[in-house]
Amino acid sequence: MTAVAPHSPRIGIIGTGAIGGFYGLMLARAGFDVHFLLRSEYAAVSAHGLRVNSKVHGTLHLQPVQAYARAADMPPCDWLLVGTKSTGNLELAPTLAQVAAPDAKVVLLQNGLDVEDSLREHLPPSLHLLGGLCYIGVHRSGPGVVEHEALGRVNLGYHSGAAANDEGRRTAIVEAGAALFHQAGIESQAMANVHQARWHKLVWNVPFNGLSVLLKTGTTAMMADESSRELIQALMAEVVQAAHACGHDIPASYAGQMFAMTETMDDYLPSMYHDYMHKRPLELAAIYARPLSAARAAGCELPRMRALYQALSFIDRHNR
Ligand SMILES: NC(=O)C1=CN([C@@H]2O[C@H](COP(=O)(O)OP(=O)(O)OC[C@H]3O[C@@H](n4cnc5c(N)ncnc54)[C@H](OP(=O)(O)O)[C@@H]3O)[C@@H](O)[C@H]2O)C=CC1
Ligand SMILES: CC(C)(CO)C(=O)C(=O)O
Repeated sequence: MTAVAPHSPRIGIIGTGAIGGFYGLMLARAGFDVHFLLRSEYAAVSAHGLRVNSKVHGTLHLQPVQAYARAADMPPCDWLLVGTKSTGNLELAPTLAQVAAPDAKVVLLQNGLDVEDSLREHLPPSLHLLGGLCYIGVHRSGPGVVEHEALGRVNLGYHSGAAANDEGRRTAIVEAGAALFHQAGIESQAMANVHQARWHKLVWNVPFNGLSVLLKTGTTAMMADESSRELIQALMAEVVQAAHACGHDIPASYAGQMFAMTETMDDYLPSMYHDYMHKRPLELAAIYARPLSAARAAGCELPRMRALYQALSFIDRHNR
């Protein structure tokens, strides 16, 4: 592990699950001063550290971990990487405000449309809020243990805050964020429009996250069956149509690229499948309800996606 440079920004991981644990461990190994907020796994991680079993990087272990059970005990952090589920965003603002250093940047490493919006109104206006889109396959296999299946890229875009009207400053902040990830050996690109980027990511998450729960299977079985292939393609086409209706240009070839990419992937169970299996709330508002209502407001109905959402809502309500 590299020594912490004197001018190095301090990083706080808010929610150390699969995403928070993976990126936090990679940043700590690269020499950054990383502080981890945990909930149910605090005792295990304090005692045994964090482990990532990666099909890309091998077995990685971070011990000791600067772990906290309470935000009030954390030092002020310059970057706050949020790895909680979007289902808890409404309650998260006080925690973020408590841990943020002056001029802090908060990055929501979450899936879904406009997950930043419900947080924004409860955060101090000066705080910079960024969206972080993670193209990665990770899940927790035990307390403090993360399985990394594939990929790793994080794309960043400025959402709101003190630099909202200063393009140069916005760009500098997003590029500084991407540079942190680069230093940890992780691909990262700055995105000019975070709303558009979130629509892009939904092209994959809308079909695969929900269908993994409904069909109780991973990508390989879904891609091997004619009827699920057809349904996946139809759902992808609906997301592209909705994005266009909402004013975001997704190239006609994009859905085909996502479909082809999935054919080359090893079998993969999306995070919604793991949530279902562990009886955790599903991220239905961010991945389904919000895009559906944005599309409807733009005059666009998405019948397959609405049916999938209705079925998932039933499953979610009966799963706890
Ligand atoms: N997993 C993946 O491959 C990908 C996930 N994403 C997105 O990333 C986000 C995170 O997903 P993922 O890492 O899989 O989820 P996990 O369930 O693995 O991690 C969430 C973590 O946040 C913790 N947490 C929640 N609320 C609090 C709180 N108030 N204080 C402290 N800790 C808290 C949870 O603790 P506890 O154990 O107590 O519940 C858990 O450790 C989601 O939006 C997901 O859609 C995006 C791309 C890929
Ligand atoms: C599909 C994948 C693995 C890559 O785009 C992903 O990012 C997700 O599960 O949300």
